[in-house]
Amino acid sequence: ATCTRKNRNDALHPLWQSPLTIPGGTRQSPINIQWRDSVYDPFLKPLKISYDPTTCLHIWNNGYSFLVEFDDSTDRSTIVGGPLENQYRLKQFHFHWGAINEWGSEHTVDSKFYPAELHLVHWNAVAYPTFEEAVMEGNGLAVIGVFLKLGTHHEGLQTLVDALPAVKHKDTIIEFDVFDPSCLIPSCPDYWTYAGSLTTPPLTESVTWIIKKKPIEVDENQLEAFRMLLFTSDGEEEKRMVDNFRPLQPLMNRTVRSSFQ
Ligand SMILES: Cc1cc(C)[n+](CCc2c[nH]cn2)c(C)c1
Ligand SMILES: [Zn+2]
Repeated sequence: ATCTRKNRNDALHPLWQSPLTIPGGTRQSPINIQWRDSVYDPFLKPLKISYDPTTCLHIWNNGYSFLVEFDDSTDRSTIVGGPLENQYRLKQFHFHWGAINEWGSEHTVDSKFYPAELHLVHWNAVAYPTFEEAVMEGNGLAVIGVFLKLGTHHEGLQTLVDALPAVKHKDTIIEFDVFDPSCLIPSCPDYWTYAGSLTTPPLTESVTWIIKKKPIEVDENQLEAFRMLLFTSDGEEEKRMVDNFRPLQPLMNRTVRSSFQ
């Protein structure tokens, strides 16, 4: 039988020494998106994405993923519309992926895993003065999730992949000063949305999730490039950075809405 996530000791997974669900958590992430249970909401607006590629700052390996961080001191890179009441500022994006192509995404669709998932993290700079404060508020963050599937080479992703050897070890950082992450977002406007949480500590229930229905295609070499990163610092015993995703969490009293019929 194919090894699925639930057969692995997720609870013992090195990344998850912290509790897998927070006490009293009623809107934890990730979840399985059951397509037929999602509810079309005609009042959902199209998501408006306006990124300025010159707000890109650096790439760094923080020991659980590699993050591309942006200058969020002004409203130069923002999203608005969709399920959102306010405009949200882009702070960073990162990925989650598996050791093999059978799993790696955080969310699943009809219990299907993708080999990787992109998260573009935005914060509500209209309502809150800092990202750190927004992280603690129910409407503080908006994360766009994009599934990666194995297929053709992705030109836009390659510029990122080419930089990864320079951030192989935990706590390494390189300047990365022009990149437009909208090249990683499918042009199809369809998405699901639900109220959830961060999927790593502090696991705060502050995220409006916007999960794109269509995946982007990347090739095997590009996925392998993610897997050659390390959780460990230079000089430590090497641990490959793989399986950096959280196990699925209970849906509880939530409805997943779709922007499409
Ligand atoms: C303060 C803070 C800490 C962390 C690990 N994150 C990332 C958590 C995360 C990654 N993917 C989904 N949630 C955020 C967004 C904010
Ligand atoms: Zn993430």
